[in-house]
Amino acid sequence: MSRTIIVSNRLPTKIQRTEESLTFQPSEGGLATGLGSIYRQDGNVWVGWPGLFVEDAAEEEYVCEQLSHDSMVPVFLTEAEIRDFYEGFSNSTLWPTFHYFTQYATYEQEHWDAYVAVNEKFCRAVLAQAGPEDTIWVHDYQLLLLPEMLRLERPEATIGFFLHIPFPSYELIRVLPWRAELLRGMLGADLIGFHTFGYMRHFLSAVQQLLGLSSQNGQIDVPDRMVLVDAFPMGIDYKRYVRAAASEAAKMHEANYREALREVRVILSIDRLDYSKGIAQRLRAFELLLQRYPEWREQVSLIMVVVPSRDQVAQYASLKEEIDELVGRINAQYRTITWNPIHYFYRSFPLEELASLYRLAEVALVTPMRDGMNLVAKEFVASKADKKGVLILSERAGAARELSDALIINPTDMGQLAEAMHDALVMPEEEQVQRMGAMQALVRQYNVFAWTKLFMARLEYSKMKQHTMATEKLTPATTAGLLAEYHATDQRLLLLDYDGTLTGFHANPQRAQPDQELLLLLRALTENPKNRVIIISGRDRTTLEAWLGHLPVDFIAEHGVWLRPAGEEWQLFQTLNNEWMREIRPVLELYVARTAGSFIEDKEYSLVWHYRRADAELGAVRARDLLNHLTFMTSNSDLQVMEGNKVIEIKTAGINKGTAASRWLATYQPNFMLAIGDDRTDEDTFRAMPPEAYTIKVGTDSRSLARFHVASTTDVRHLLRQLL
Ligand SMILES: O=P(O)(O)OC[C@H]1O[C@H](O[C@H]2O[C@H](CO)[C@@H](O)[C@H](O)[C@H]2O)[C@H](O)[C@@H](O)[C@@H]1O
Ligand SMILES: O=c1ccn([C@@H]2O[C@H](COP(=O)(O)OP(=O)(O)O)[C@@H](O)[C@H]2O)c(=O)[nH]1
Ligand SMILES: [Mg+2]
Repeated sequence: MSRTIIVSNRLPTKIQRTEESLTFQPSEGGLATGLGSIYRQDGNVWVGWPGLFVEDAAEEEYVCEQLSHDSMVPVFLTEAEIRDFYEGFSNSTLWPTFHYFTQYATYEQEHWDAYVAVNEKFCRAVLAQAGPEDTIWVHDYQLLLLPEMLRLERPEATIGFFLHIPFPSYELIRVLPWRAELLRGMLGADLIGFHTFGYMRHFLSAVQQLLGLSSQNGQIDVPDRMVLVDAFPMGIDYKRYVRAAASEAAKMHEANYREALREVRVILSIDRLDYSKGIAQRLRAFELLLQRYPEWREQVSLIMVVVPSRDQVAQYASLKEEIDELVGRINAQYRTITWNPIHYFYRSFPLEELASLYRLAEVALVTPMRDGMNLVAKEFVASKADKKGVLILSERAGAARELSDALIINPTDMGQLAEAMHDALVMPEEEQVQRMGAMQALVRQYNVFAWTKLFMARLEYSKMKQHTMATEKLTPATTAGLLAEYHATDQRLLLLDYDGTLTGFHANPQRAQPDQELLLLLRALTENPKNRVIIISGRDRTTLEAWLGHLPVDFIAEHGVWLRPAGEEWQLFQTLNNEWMREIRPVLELYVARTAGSFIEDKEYSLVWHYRRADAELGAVRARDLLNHLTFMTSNSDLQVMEGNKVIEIKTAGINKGTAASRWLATYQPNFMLAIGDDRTDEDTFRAMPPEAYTIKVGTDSRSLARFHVASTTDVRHLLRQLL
């Protein structure tokens, strides 16, 4: 049976050493709490670090044994690895960069080396667990290199990757010294998931700009595979939080706290101690609330749970001091004998106590500067059985994309935050219920089980898609079958692309005229009255006509814009305009000026920027820039921007080789169909063909919607000669 191997830096269980024994406790942090509910199903296992430095082989064995009862496999890390890989590269380079705190980021070669080595260690641990049928699901920024490492060992494996933190703008990624390696590492997966569409968009843009790989519908073609990229907002185990909040234990704790707090109203905040969480700013905003609205003094308290985290990293240690000081100062300034403005806890709480705090609080303050998702926000929503309570949520938490009924704030705007707290405290119950109800419906439906199911379904789809893109080599046996059908039929349609299919490429496209051999071949094919030969090309009609117009072939020119059945006049596929060229042409001219050797090809209804003759590297860089530029310019228009072989083409959307080919299929109703082509635009033709058609992709990259592939134009000509 196939299982899922979950891999993350931290296991959902954290082992701690006390004087006499080892204690096993649940880990904090969204990844562990979120996935903790699902991994035990179906013989799955979770591979990760147990948070403990083992002392000897006997202890190691004991830990393995204990964890195995709960389907976990530990990866033991040394103190040096934790320093350089975990506190170093993961949490002093990647974490600050991905959370837009580049000023905190360090770039140390030793940290990078450790990061590579630990990813390799994880790779070995996973390979020891995973059978060929198993699905491997890698999690988070500590393991960005792992998908590619696994892919090299197991080219056929099913590998998913999910990033739990934000993926920042290209402008931040480009600052990282090892950026290309990191992106390539991720691209080893078959599916790459993010919490939000925004993160996904940033990733696609970084891959485009740093690796030169473009995407279509979230699909990236890497040299031997297709990788799917998508957004999957993570959910929580909804029922678990409903149950915890309804438990007797939670009610009892709540009653105790309430007694101690008397009538005071409660605002709650819960996070790991992290500069990305905006904890200091939140304290200052609470202070501002007390200044602006003195009537809340002695009426409202902030209960603030801060869970110790990564305290060996300098920035975390200094933040701890800042928070201690701020709390001390605000409490000293405002407290009375009977009232404490801030109840500050620096430790973690078990689930039932968290649940009682969620019950107790009227307002939850979730105000990170940046947060991949933030599950605390969702847990608060799930815990409010009576739907009373208000969530204040930062616009920069992934959760804000979904929880739009929260009071959404900008966490750096202290005034807005103080006002939001005030608004929350005076919000009519009816409005609270209405907002909370809407959010609950969403959190209930898109829970962590739905999230896993969706991710797995997309991963399966990605694999399926890769298989449909796998073509068979055209062997002598299949050729024999093709020839037999050819001879048995009398209404044959041969759709032949020109460049890259019938003729090779030239630095100057006007030099790719047909040679004598090709002209004779096409002539011979058209002499058979059972054949209809269509040249289906992206070229302009004038060139095609000049080169091949004397033959009785049909033409589809400019990727379907112009059509000419043999012996007839040219006709437009549909009425078109080319007004848009006035705006787009200057953009192309700018790129010609900046890229020596590139030039513009003018067609009647499309414009093409060619860079085959430019310096290869410069050409690739400019092409990426131009593509971005044009994509931006053509949004909200009916233009499409297409990438071909060293060309970028702009034309009206909805017309392509496929729509034109369909017209021929409908008109001639052939009983034998052959379509041959070499680039992306020919995929439209292949897609339009019925399954029985012979579709052949030309070139070294064999991935295509076509059924078969051949290596070169020589093979194409050889095949066509066999038809004679
Ligand atoms: O393992 P630690 O270094 O102790 O850190 C705890 C975890 O923090 C991060 O959690 C993230 O995942 C959540 C769920 O997807 C998301 O809601 C939150 O916004 C993220 O910050 C981190 O990504 C994990 O790898 C850590 O284990
Ligand atoms: O004392 C605590 C405080 C928090 N949490 C959990 O830690 C997770 C924090 O996840 P979140 O996504 O909010 O942020 P992260 O820490 O992952 O960045 C939530 O599930 C909390 O319930 C916990 O187990 N014990
Ligand atoms: Mg071609």
